[in-house]
Amino acid sequence: MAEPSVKIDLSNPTEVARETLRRLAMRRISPTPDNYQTLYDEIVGVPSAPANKASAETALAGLVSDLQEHHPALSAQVASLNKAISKRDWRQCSWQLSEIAVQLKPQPVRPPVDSGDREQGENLAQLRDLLAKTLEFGVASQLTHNPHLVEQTQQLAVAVRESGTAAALLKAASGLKNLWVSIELQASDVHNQQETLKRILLLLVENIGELLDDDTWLRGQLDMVQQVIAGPIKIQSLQEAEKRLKEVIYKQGMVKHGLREATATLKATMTTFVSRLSDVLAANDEYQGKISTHVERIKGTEDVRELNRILESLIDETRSAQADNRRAHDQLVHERDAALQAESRIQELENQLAQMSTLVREDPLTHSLNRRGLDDEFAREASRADRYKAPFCIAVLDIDNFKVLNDKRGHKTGDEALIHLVKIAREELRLTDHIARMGGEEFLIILPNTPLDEAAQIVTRLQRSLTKKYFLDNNEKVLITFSAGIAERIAGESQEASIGRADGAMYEAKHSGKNRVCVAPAAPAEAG
Ligand SMILES: Nc1nc2c(ncn2[C@@H]2O[C@H](COP(=O)(O)OP(=O)(O)OP(=O)(O)O)[C@@H](O)[C@H]2O)c(=O)[nH]1
Repeated sequence: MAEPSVKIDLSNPTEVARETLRRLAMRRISPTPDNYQTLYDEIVGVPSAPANKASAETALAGLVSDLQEHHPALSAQVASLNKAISKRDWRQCSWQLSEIAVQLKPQPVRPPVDSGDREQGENLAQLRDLLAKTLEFGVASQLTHNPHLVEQTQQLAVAVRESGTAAALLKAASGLKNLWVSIELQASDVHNQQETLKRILLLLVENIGELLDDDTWLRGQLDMVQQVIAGPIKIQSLQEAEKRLKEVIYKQGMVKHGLREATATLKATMTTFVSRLSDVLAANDEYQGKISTHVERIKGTEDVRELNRILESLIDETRSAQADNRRAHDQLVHERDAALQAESRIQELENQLAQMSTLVREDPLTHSLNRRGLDDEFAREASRADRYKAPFCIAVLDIDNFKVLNDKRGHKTGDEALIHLVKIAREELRLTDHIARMGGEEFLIILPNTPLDEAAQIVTRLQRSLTKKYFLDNNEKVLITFSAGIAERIAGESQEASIGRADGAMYEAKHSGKNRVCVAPAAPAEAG
């Protein structure tokens, strides 16, 4: 019997299935899966079922041999699969395949199990813990000024600690990278802020310095702050500056207190002095008044007895005025002495204040000026010399063979030799000259109001003096010599240029045999 042809939509599996069942019934074929498959294939027009089945079985057999070769661990499951294929038990076959698929799926990273791997796993866990702690206690504590970064760091620490799988660890690593970028950005921000603050502070200090014309004691402190903030800021130099400033400020505080007291005493004394003076004058006025009255009385009487009485009263009043005057005079002398005493105390305290300012301008070893002190004095003397058109010289001194002395007798003796040189120089030079240590065994002398030839004589005299006033090292006489270069500052010439010329002359003295004084030729003044 011919089958009635039915039009079906081959793309619709339900219609194909219904048609398959209809044909099974029409042809009276037993509805086994194989028969169903054969008819189904026939309707949709795919190659004949046996060939198709054979190629699927071949493919499955290929899969089995692949699994046997590459996955010996799955041998039991593969054997079951093979058995199901040969029995054509497709249900069992499908179940075994899904089992094998699960086994083949990539497994999450778990702590390794054998002893070497276990040790490695423990190390990894320790490292993770260490990293998390570094983030929590090391990094976060450095970022307290930025709460957002602190939170980011703490979250990252938690993520690191909990990163049990490779994927979680990778995620934490990328978080770490982001954190570093944020920290770096913020560090450059902080650096910019610091630089700006430093510039503002420098301006402030400079400005205050300008306002303080004569307060040398405060200027000394400002100079120190300026020097510290001008260079790269190091914690040691900050601490050193802080320590020295505190010391100076403390001492100045004490002296200033004394100064205030002495000034108050002087004021009180002056007030008493003035009031005593006016008392004396008033008493004198009174006396004058009385005299005038007596004079009038003398003029108006011819009576000798009356005249006698007037004279006696005049003598009495003169005596009492004299006594008053003497008392007043004594009191005035007393007040004047007290005022003088207070004034000299003030002078003394002011000197102490000025000395303290030199503490921050002094070389601590030799107590000569340091670089800062030199700069101050040079500027002062240069402007004075320019104002008064006065000659002004500088001498650069460098001790000869100082290294030999150091090497032979030790650094401490070397230090004492430096102190000795400054001591002798102070004895030889005028009070108005200044000696500064430029560093190491090099010194500079400022000779105000001195022409070049006279400066050369003074320095030569100092050389001679050193040959007489020996330096004693353990009672052994040691001769210290130096080479010197002298330059006369040209009006308007900068400190650097003048010192440069003196330095050049000093090198000439060294190269021409040491222990001598050379004079720098004058150079044209610098523009500006
Ligand atoms: N004791 C002591 N030595 C210092 C100080 N500062 C620098 N020196 C030493 O001074 C020596 C200077 O040596 P050089 O520059 O070769 O000079 P020099 O030995 O005097 O040689 P000439 O200048 O050619 O005579 C070095 O050994 C420094 O270590 C200091 O404050 N105290």
